[in-house]
Amino acid sequence: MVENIAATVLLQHWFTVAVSVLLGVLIRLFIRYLMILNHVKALPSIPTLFFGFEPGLRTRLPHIPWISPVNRYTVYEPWKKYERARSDLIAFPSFLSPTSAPHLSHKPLHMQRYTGFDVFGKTLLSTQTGPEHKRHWSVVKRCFSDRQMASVWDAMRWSLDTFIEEEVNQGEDGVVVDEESVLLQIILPPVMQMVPLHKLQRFWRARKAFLEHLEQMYLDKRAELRAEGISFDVDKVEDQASKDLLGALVHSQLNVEQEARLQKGDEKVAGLTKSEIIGNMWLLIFAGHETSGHTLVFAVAYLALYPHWQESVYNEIINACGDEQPTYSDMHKLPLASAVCLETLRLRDIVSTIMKEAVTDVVVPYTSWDSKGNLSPRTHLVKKGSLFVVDSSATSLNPHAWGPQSMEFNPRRRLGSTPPFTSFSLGARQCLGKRFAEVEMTSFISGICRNFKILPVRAHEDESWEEMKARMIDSATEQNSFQPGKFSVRLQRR
Ligand code: HEM
Repeated sequence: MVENIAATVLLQHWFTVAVSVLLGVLIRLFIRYLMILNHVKALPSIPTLFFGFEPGLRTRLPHIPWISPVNRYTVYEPWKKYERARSDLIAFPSFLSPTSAPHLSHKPLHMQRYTGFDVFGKTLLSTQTGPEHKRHWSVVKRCFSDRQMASVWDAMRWSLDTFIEEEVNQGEDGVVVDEESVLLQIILPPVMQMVPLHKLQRFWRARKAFLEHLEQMYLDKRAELRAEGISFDVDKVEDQASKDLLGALVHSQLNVEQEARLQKGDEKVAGLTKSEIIGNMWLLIFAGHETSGHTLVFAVAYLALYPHWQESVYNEIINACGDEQPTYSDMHKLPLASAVCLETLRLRDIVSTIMKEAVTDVVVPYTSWDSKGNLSPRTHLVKKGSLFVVDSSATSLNPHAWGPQSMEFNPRRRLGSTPPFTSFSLGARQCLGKRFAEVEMTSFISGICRNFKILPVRAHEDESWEEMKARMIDSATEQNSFQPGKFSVRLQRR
């Protein structure tokens, strides 16, 4: 009865309630903004409005330059704002140095960029650094053992060959239209099912179908491991070789008794629950797919625009492998092919920003400079509990670390010693799939350069090289991650 009355009153005054909630949210954001302003006042940095809004909502909204200039800054000219501010605070490579990284290892987990990954179950990415992260990490890292890397190379090579057969040979004159189009983007929170819009309901159905598919993959793999007589006793898991990424995850399934102990907070329990396994399956598919895929699209664009680097990579392959196709065992002889991928990532950072929370007070170094370019080394005290963004896109372009030619595509710079590289993050929470990404990307680049010349396709006859570069490289947008624009290339068999 009381509930009924409350519900009726709420219904009658829904407009007042909605406006009050909205006002409350706006006031909270405003207070937060004032606090951020207060925190950074005296510092030569640019405070952004709505800190919490930044990594979550902004990337999903249309970019309107006169309201939110952030897209222009992060995507087109990541270094520009630091140049203007004459300070590289949050874009200084040593920010995540071995001395400061341990203190900056916590994650602001309330952010949508982390919680958004938990649609199918808890994932490694969204665990807080500490025992829970350690439990997930020790299972997921088994997916990346060295012996699996040869199959990663071969799988990528198979993918490339199939792609050439299906797309290029059937296409007109070797033209690959719209390099990027096949990437999946179905990450949306469950709340979308409530929205009565046809398009969003399709997203919900896709998510549901995908979950069913993941569950079936999980069950099939479990049955396969059982048929092979593999034990599911988590204490023996270390002794048994994992067959593949999925096998390594499924193998770590806890039994009922262990899961009950885990639920009661027993930190000694190793292994993952079924929902965590499915969550991490999704994480590996997403984290491993879009990141490397988009980097390769940019790498193809750079190679098409700078043919002399293609020739250098080709010569490296011929010197290392002769008439044979490059294999995983040749990878160490192909440093330039790997460097093409890393240099691409430096210039077109895919994750772009890394969110951190200080575990304790920590002093971080940075540099400021005057109008004549005279540098002053500085430090900034990050207070315990502060949230902040490491601007990875700008960090990798910082001329004070990477030299005056930091904006140029020059893979050879990656062959010497370089400043700390933040594109895979650094420290305890750095990318677990880094080696995986390097292997699959080098397999692709060496495979394609060995067999083809990559030629740019002009949009119209009079298009200049600069216009082409702007279209292929600078037309990227910020979506779930940094996403290349649409362009075509012609593959000419060598
Ligand atoms: C070019 C390719 C890639 C880039 C640039 C990249 C970048 C990153 C970055 C910056 C993080 C830290 C995110 C944060 O703390 O907010 C991360 C975490 C992670 N990445 Fe990658 N990644 C790539 C490829 C991959 C691949 C291929 C996999 C797996 C197949 C993978 C699996 C992971 C996992 C599991 C984490 C979470 C690690 C943890 O929280 O302890 N990544 N990656």
